[in-house]
Amino acid sequence: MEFHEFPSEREENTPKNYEHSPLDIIPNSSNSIMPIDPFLLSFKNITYYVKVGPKSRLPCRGNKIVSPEKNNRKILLDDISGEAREGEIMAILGASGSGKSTLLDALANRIDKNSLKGSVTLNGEALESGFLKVISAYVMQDDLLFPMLTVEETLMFSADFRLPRSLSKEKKKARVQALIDQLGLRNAAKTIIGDEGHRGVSGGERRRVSIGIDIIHDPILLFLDEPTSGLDSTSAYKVVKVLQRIAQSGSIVIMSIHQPSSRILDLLDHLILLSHGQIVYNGSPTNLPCFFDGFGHPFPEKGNPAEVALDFIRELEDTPSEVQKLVEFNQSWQALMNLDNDSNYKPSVALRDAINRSIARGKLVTGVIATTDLNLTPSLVPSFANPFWGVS
Ligand SMILES: Nc1ncnc2c1ncn2[C@@H]1O[C@H](COP(=O)(O)OP(=O)(O)OP(=O)(O)O)[C@@H](O)[C@H]1O
Repeated sequence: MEFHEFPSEREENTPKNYEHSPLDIIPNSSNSIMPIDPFLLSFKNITYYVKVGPKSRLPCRGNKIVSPEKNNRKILLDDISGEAREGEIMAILGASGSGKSTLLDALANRIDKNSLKGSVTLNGEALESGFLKVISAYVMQDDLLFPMLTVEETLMFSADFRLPRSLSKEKKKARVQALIDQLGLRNAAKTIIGDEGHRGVSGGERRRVSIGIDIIHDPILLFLDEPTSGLDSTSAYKVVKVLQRIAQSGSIVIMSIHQPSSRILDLLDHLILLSHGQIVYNGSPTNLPCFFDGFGHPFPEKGNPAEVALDFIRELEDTPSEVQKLVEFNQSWQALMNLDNDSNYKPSVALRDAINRSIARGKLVTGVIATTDLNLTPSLVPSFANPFWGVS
């Protein structure tokens, strides 16, 4: 297997059409000018397994015989590492059962810490769970919506219910109007959601309303489980286009997706392809053909590279040892790609300050005036009327 010349990760990771440039400079409290670090979510060696009964035992994984000690457990995520950046959409792809939702849950801190190994950090700092919930949102495949409310009323209800009590009605209204534009729902703002008996918004619009409800606070980290499932290709494209806009407003967007169309693939910045809980590709969509060419499986000139890759992985899955070769090839490829990367990433400011700066740029509707003196952990959390994570 040969390696080819790949564009450098740093080059390919430069966000396009960035609304808030990572090199933006804003004054700090002492009026000096400091550069802003873009947010970087890093995950290292994420491993997750569940105990299974004797009938579900896996006799072997790849070309390795499972040790007796491993015999009564099923590994759902196996040593997963990677990075997701502000301004970008990272998509997790793979066949059904490959571990997409499990990885999303692991990154969003929705899996019991005791059964999960590895680390997840934002700008190099571990995330305390209450804090993560304030700065993030998790969008499920479908939310329950009130059929007789209009799009605008639905989002206003979410603003009243979820934004801080200290935020004035005018500011909540302004947030809803900005969100309607961001979601591309201006023409549907006065239309009811609807149900079987009442004609309402389209499926794609409904999905964007669902996303809007969860991002009313303008989160820095956004996780979405299959946001395009069940939508026609145009509606799915519009949803991902909205996600691109959200990313470019200063968020990290991470989503699972089954089979992105070519148009959607063009909107994605970073792909993680999974097979049986292992990473078989981690990089940009544009490098897919080059990567598989290096592995000895040249892509046809035409066709959707994501589809070609997923079909090929599905074929390999008939012979687990072949999947293992691809996993190892990806590891070597990663090592090669990361040669010129700064593996010891050290942000210039603490995470708390980076978040305060993000608030100053208009992110995170907190109900408090953004200053560099914000004490986020104790004061921000209880300021939300009804925290997104519910009562624990
Ligand atoms: N508690 C559990 N015990 C045993 N196996 C589990 C458990 N939870 C998940 N799994 C298995 O883990 C694997 C990964 O599941 P996951 O839902 O992450 O896959 P997915 O790629 O998101 O699939 P889909 O595209 O169908 O939603 C599946 O084989 C699933 O059956």
